[in-house]
Amino acid sequence: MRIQIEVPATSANLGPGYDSFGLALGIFDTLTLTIHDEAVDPSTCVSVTGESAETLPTDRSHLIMRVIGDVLRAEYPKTPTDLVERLSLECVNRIPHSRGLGSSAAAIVGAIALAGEVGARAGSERLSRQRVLELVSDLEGHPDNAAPAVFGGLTVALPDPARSWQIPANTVAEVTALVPDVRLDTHIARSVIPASVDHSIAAENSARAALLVHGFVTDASVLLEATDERLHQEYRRDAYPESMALVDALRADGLPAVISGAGPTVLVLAGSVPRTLVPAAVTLIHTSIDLGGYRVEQKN
Ligand SMILES: Nc1ncnc2c1ncn2[C@@H]1O[C@H](COP(=O)(O)OP(=O)(O)O)[C@@H](O)[C@H]1O
Ligand SMILES: N[C@@H](CCOP(=O)(O)O)C(=O)O
Repeated sequence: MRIQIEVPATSANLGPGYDSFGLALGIFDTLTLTIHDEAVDPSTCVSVTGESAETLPTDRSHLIMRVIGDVLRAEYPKTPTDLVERLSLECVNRIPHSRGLGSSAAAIVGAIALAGEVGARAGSERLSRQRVLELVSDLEGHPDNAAPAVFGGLTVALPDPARSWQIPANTVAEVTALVPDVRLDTHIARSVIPASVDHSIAAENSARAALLVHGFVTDASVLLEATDERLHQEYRRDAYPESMALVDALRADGLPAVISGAGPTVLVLAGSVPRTLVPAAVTLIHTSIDLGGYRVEQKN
């Protein structure tokens, strides 16, 4: 039996929505899980094409395989013990890694959703999308990338317990991701965020977060002002100086540009960006907002 899942890339924060806002993008990883009748070779049970194909493991230490096993054991304790040994996984990776486009959240969302499908086909209840969100944010610690990968669209999320709400992105259909050729580990980017900020910064950020919602729902003309934030990007400037220079240049040109997630990708809330403002080593990806979150397809 084969189960295929597509999971979207996501852009978290969107300026003032640090650890809470997220947007699902039209860039998808495809994961195909096969349940065999016999045990498969554990050293080659995963195949990867695309992003990081040369470096990711092909055995059960692969992130997605690991999470599938953990979720099956925790959520479906009656699963036959040999089932994990009979699984193989094909990954087609299109989401860039460690660029601020939610690749790790997508991988974990995909793994949990696949485990839910395996459980459902074995006669148990399928994991609800809400349960998938809770499990991902237990693993990631913040649900901002997980919520749009699970539900699609523009989301605002709260942790403990993880909950999220979809906000209609009426005014923005297309966005542009400017992806540098350097990577930044999310854990490193989080380590430079201070433990506390001045009250005036927090108050201004609340206003801009509310304005961002107004910008997406009703009036795109406020998006430039709404995305002018001081809660996280400035603290991380030294971690992604070229990206901040690009954000500054695009904003000076009137475009609502932010750092995507923990960076270093820059997200512009517009379908086109003048190539002359963008360094040659940066890849431009024009994409739409994904509205559905992960999607499951059963093969034979
Ligand atoms: N599809 C995937 N399969 C396996 N591991 C993945 C996958 N996507 C991401 N990862 C792991 O997560 C790391 C990137 O996570 P992170 O630094 O949080 O960046 P991102 O912003 O892309 O989520 C990768 O280096 C890899 O170890
Ligand atoms: N709110 C988080 C978002 C991390 O997103 P990622 O796509 O870079 O993993 C943060 O800013 O640290």
